[in-house]
Amino acid sequence: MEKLILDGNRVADSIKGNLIDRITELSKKGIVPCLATILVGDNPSSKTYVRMKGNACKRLGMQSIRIDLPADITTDELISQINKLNHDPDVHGILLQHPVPHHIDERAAFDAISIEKDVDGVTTLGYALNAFGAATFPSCTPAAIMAILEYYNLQVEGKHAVVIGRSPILGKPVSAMLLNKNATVTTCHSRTINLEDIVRLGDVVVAAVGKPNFVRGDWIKPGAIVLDAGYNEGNVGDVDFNECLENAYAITPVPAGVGPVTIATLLKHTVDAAEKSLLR
Ligand SMILES: NC(=O)C1=CN([C@@H]2O[C@H](COP(=O)(O)OP(=O)(O)OC[C@H]3O[C@@H](n4cnc5c(N)ncnc54)[C@H](OP(=O)(O)O)[C@@H]3O)[C@@H](O)[C@H]2O)C=CC1
Ligand SMILES: Nc1nc(=O)c2c([nH]1)NC[C@@H]1CN(c3ccc(C(=O)N[C@@H](CCC(=O)O)C(=O)O)cc3)C=[N+]21
Repeated sequence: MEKLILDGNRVADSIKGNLIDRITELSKKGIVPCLATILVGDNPSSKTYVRMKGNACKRLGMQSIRIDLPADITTDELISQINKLNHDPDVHGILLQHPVPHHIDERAAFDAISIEKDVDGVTTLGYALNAFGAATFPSCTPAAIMAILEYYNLQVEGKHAVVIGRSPILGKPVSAMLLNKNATVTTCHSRTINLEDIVRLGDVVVAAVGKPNFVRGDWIKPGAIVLDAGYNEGNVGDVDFNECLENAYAITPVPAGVGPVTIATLLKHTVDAAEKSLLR
């Protein structure tokens, strides 16, 4: 059977290509879509992601503001920074880079982001709306996974989707989105018993674990679609690509899989937010 290596850069280019005219139209009205990214502390890989997001904005003629905060900032201080951005009419989207240092209440900080500017889909309200299939801005990585499926016309209806991971910005929302597309969804996590046997039932497998090469080749049902959201030290995914390629029908690589589509989705949401700001 012909194999499909799902090319995230192609999907990302098609999403970004659709933004160019919209950004030009906005600029005629004096608006430059602007994403503010907040980084707490100086985790080197977080710095890299934040830089990539800023560069991606620049390339499309969008604005980005980067806010670097010291690792010892309090939750209240972080929230007051977020509030400033909530009230800044020139900022259309706010991204608080996850994870934040342990002493900070990440949920409270996420929830301080106003729903209109929650382009990363991290607030409790955004999550709930997404679960009902009614979110303006679903979380970017889950939305990216769905965009890849859509771009390649891969149907999930009626299929068994196995998601590994249940984090609030990745595993749980992607499970909800697959369910909303009429997949039968099993969500696995660190307490799951017989994880491998469950993955073997998956017609669609989403890996969102945060462990390099966690998913092994003999866990993959022949003909399955494998989506690797993992992004670990040294550009390594959560799926052992070479092993899983054997049984999979379609599979995303790392790099050039889910990652670039996540960034393109974030930019799209920021442009959406800028357009919506005109209507208020
Ligand atoms: N490409 C992209 O745009 C993005 C990539 N990522 C990447 O995706 C991965 C996951 O990220 P994120 O969801 O934020 O990570 P978290 O650490 O928040 O969540 C990891 C999840 O995996 C589960 N898990 C951990 N170990 C095991 C195990 N041995 N067996 C089964 N389940 C396990 C955890 O279970 P439990 O809940 O029980 O602890 C948890 O639900 C990372 O590699 C991250 O870098 C993340 C965001 C965006
Ligand atoms: N609030 C929040 N939202 C996030 O979306 C979020 C986050 N926190 N914390 C960290 C993770 C990680 N993440 C990535 C995004 C793009 C690539 C990406 O584009 N990767 C390129 C590689 C680029 C390179 O390294 O050269 C690729 O896979 O091809 C990777 C990882 C978003 N995250």
